[in-house]
Amino acid sequence: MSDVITGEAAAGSAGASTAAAPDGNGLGTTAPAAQPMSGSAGIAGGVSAAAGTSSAASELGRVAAAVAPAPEVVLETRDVNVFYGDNHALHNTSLAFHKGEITALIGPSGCGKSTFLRSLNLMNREIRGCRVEGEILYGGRNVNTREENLYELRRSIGMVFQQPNPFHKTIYENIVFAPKRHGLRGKDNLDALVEESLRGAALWDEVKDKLHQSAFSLSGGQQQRLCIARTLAMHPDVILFDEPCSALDPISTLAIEELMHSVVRDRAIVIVTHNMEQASRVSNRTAFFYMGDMVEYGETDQIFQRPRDKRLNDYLTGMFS
Ligand SMILES: Nc1ncnc2c1ncn2[C@@H]1O[C@H](COP(=O)(O)OP(=O)(O)OP(=O)(O)O)[C@@H](O)[C@H]1O
Repeated sequence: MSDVITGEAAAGSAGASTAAAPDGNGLGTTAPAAQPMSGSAGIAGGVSAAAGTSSAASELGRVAAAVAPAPEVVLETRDVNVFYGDNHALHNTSLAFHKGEITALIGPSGCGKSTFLRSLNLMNREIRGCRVEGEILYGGRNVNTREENLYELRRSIGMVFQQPNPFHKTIYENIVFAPKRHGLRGKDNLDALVEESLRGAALWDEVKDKLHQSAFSLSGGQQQRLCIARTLAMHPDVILFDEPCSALDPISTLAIEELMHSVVRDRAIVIVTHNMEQASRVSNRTAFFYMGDMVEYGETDQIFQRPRDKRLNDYLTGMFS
């Protein structure tokens, strides 16, 4: 479910989306399931566990790991509920997203993954009859208020959609469109941003000689990387990916996954995917949704290798899809 946002709905989304389109680990290894705000509890546990080890070196190593600073929380939700009219689609969801980490949202169709993802940059606001309750903390500040400047927010929390959606413009213009609207001027600055963004999206070498051709002259996978470059041009702190590879072939899919790893260092990434192999390949942490509930959350290895909840286990073993 990802095609509900069109036109101005995505305005300003870090330039990622239709952006007012002119046309057209380190922690929580012992954290229990459903305890999304992992952090100091895991650290305390690690230190006390280290006290009983015999080898001084390994003890030191454990203590060092245990006291390593927790990754910075960039974005966090507290008790988020989403309603479409009378349909209470998402229940009391609290999750934290960390700098330098990719979090995968998985679960059967209709369980609320995209609904939750869209709430993170208030994209659900664009859906008539949709109501989002609870706190969405960006940089520690609740942005789920009527006063929030959506245009600015979506510059910091960008979104990449299932279908590549470049503007009907040149490759170059796709990158600079939103930054220009945000005031960036000067050919040198714009040229530098185009190169930096396309390099960031691993597309520069393929398009550097045809920057002024239509974005639609690119393949589907290239278009998706262009959309990612467009997002990167706004230097977002968070990028939301809604099934970004479902329309792509396996090679383009791998290219996008590599790209995510290369750009996550300075930001948090959240990805909705139906592809369990992709989720286990690409993410540090995974949250499993079922019928509007966030049922289990943990490090991706634990979720896939040692699921605790029976519904998650059944889902992973193909009992339902
Ligand atoms: N635009 C909308 N208007 C009304 N109801 C919606 C809308 N989008 C989603 N819903 C409802 O919210 C619930 C969760 O849907 P959502 O698309 O978030 O699930 P999902 O897990 O992302 O599904 P899928 O994997 O099929 O994309 C469903 O009951 C769905 O019908």
